[in-house]
Amino acid sequence: MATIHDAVLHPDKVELVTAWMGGQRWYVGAGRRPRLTRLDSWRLDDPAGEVGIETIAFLDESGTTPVVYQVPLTYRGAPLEGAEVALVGEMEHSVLGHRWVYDAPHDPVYVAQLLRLVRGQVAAQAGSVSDTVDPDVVGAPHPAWQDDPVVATSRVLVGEQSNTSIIVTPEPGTGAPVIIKVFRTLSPGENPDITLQGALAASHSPFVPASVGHVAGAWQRPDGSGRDLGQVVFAQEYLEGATDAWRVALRQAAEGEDFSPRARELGRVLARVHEDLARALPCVPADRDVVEQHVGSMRRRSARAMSEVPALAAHQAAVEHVLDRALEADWPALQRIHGDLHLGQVLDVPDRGWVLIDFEGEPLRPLAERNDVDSPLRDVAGVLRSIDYVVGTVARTHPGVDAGPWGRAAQTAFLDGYAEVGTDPRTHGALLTAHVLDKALYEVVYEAHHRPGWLALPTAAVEALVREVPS
Ligand SMILES: Nc1ncnc2c1ncn2[C@@H]1O[C@H](COP(=O)(O)OP(=O)(O)O)[C@@H](O)[C@H]1O
Ligand SMILES: O=P(O)(O)O[C@H]1O[C@H](CO)[C@@H](O[C@H]2O[C@H](CO)[C@@H](O)[C@H](O)[C@H]2O)[C@H](O)[C@H]1O
Repeated sequence: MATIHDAVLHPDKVELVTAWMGGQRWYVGAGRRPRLTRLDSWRLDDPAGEVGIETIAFLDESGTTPVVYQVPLTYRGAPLEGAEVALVGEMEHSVLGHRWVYDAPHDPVYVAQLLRLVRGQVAAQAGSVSDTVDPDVVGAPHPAWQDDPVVATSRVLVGEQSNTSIIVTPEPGTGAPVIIKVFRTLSPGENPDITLQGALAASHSPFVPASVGHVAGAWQRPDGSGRDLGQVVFAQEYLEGATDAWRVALRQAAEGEDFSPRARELGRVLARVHEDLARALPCVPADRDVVEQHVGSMRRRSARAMSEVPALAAHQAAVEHVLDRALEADWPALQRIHGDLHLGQVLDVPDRGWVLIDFEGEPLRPLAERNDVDSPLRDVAGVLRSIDYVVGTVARTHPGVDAGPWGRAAQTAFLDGYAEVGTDPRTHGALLTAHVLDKALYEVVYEAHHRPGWLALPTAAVEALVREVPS
């Protein structure tokens, strides 16, 4: 049972986390000093009674939009060997003495208890009251996952991640490896990654990792009007030995190896995933109101791209023309989709083929939009754009290699594969073009914010697309 001491801490937790958080990969305001308020917290018990485990929700008001972060910490009475990189800081606790505070995903005691929480084997405790269950923080095991893994070893995934993922190797006989994603920024409501992958896993789709379970969490609203409810942790099957399609395609493009068979296979996989999602989750017929709403949102995105990258304004009329054509086109029914599909979200798994991950939707879109139905052509456009990114990247890394023909063959094969299973996206030509353009405009904004060095790539695509559109 979690015993909470009435203690004085020096430095306190806000001071400690403020000094550390700005340097984390997942911190949205890179380069800024966070301005934090503690909103809420919950705890897990260490069965050995030695390590304090607390997950704190902090509000950061240092930027124009306030952001809520999830920060799981462990408190220890001695340093954790080998976890030096994960040390958040040290503090004096007026009752317990000197404490070493760690970024909890690196602490095996947190990982073991978190996985038990996901599987519904332990309860979460209130953050500020001793021996009291927090009724709003609940583990939700996925019904299709049979095992209760016991952690043998765990490690934190390193890389360009917006969340923190922990890879768990279970004790022999307790199931397959698992990857636990701890969401770093919290939003109230459903997380599309959990809903969509969970729905596909429930129908035993081989094209997504199986779901192990998730944690539903809660945190006080900044205005004090009660708690927001959301999903804070997602655990799924870890696919060992996987590489991603982006790396596969880059290598093949640079070496002039034909990617068409793999692109065709990806087209088939995407069409199957769309079919399964349409069966499992709601669909909406694309009537006039729905179409106007979607084209309206494309217009807003294009206005944003033009205001952020003024050089694009020269193409405003041509972009408008593409969107006008989309308004008059015949739209397929809307349904749940991946939402941010690119080759980096496609894993190449030994003996299994392509598997899609990260159904969270585009990070720049509000959660409500990402939880809504959309056109399956958005995912098709995502892959077409990603193949174009491969071509553009090879042009930079391998001067003299023209991967253009490689890219066009891969795009055609991908569409052919999709058409083998679903409706040929080319029968919705004007609409497909509008979605490809919409994606390229999104990329312009994304790159301007995150990777200015890549900006020329989607900008050139916007220019090429509007040039090709019939008047
Ligand atoms: N189920 C999985 N099996 C194997 N590797 C995975 C799995 N899920 C994610 N990964 C790896 O973790 C990386 C980040 O995952 P992702 O879901 O995109 O996280 P984020 O939302 O933080 O960007 C992926 O690019 C992939 O390399
Ligand atoms: O993977 P995320 O969900 O964080 O997606 C964001 O970042 C992607 C870059 O990592 C970005 O994708 C863009 O770059 C890719 C190459 O790195 C390329 O394959 C994609 O086609 C291109 O859109 C994605 O748009 C963004 O949401």
